[in-house]
Amino acid sequence: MQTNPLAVGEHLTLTIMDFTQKGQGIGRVHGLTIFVDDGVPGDTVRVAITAVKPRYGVGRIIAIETPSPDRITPDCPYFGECGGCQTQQMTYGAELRLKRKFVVDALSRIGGVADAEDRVAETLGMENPCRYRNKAQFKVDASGVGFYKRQSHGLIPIADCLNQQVSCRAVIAAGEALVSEGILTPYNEARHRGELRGIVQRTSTQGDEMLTLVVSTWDEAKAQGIIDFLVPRIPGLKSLNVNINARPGNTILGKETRCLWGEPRIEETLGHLAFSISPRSFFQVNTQQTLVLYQEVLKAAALSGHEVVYDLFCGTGTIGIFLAAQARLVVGIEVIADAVVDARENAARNGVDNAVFYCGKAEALVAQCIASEGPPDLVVLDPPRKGVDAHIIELIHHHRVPRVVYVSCNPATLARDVKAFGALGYALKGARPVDVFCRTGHVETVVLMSKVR
Ligand SMILES: C[S@@+](CC[C@H](N)C(=O)[O-])C[C@H]1O[C@@H](n2cnc3c(N)ncnc32)[C@H](O)[C@@H]1O
Repeated sequence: MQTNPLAVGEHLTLTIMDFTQKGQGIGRVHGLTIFVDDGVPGDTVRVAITAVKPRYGVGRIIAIETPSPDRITPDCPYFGECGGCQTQQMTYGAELRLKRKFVVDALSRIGGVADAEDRVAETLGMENPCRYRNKAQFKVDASGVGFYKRQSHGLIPIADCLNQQVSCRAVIAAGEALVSEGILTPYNEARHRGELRGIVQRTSTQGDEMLTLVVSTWDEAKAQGIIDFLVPRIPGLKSLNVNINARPGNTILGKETRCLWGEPRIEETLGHLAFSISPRSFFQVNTQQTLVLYQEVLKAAALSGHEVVYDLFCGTGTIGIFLAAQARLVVGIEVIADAVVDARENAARNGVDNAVFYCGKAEALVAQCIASEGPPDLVVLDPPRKGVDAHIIELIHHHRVPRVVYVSCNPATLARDVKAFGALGYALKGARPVDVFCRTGHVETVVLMSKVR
């Protein structure tokens, strides 16, 4: 094993050459990699070594000797302590270039794609990457309302978040007042005591607000007091809910949700389509960029109107419904039963009568669906971060599906799966990164693969 010559507490100067999705700059000293929180490629920084591992070290910036031309002062006063953002210290242009690089690097190193540099297009970003989220998930404890700190379950109380809508300020203030005025007791995660543990806010493009108070125990006698307290404080409130999550740990929502006041759902629009959203529905958090993402899917799909399209991991059916007007049939598969109910309702609401949705694991259901609905001409895959089960890739190959559009939120598993498709005769035609989670290290990518042998 290599001996690491670094020592904790040592100070040294290095140049940041690269950046990780977790928000760490990467430099090299004595042939060893040093990860530096908030380093920007092009910076020369003085760091204090905070951890030494056999193959790498971790450093904290103590002085920026020469700032990168891409370095900026973060707009957010909580940046550095809050765990939400990773890229506020660099220009948005640099962030978009890095996101493309994450995809190129993963496809070439993990996916073995020799011409990845030529295949990956520029990242499609926002004109103004600010206040883009339609959903906020605030934590609550005795210190206030906020988010987890970096690499910690400690809470950083905030008054505003630049990724959220301006209306989050009223929600944070109201949440704090609920606790300070003794209406609900604040939750203590370590001791699993107290009532109010979180607030989930959803804001539609039209400005309708849905609030869900997440409580560890629920006292129905408090319902009217909470309604009277919150309704006048939240402009645009259309839906007030309580979700009961009695389980210890940091999972946000529990299984039981009740509507306390207003409607149980709000409506969101995506281009020409309308979607009804309940407190537990999955809906992409950046409505504007989701439209950009889906337009890229539509472009890659290049449908003629005659195709059978499988939308695997379909969530509430949004991609399939978006494509349906240009397909003969859409078959959606999703594991969460509530999402499948939403998908069916969403299709009906938008007058889409050529889409069917099945509930179950895609890897278990897809063969059965092919038997009943016919083989796909195009498969759209939009899996969770862990990527696609090998069995699904085998089945797609077995049925010689001509084209696959893969939407990924994780370049590493995308690259692994592109390699598996490649081994079965699928060629990567192109990849388009889309910035849906601005100011974070996350990137969505739309990839088109075609069967070539
Ligand atoms: C990244 S989301 C995509 C949702 C949807 N396509 C959209 O754009 O809103 C992944 C979805 O896959 C679902 N899922 C996870 N594992 C699954 C599996 N084995 N089979 C089917 N669906 C699954 C999740 O519940 C989630 O809705």
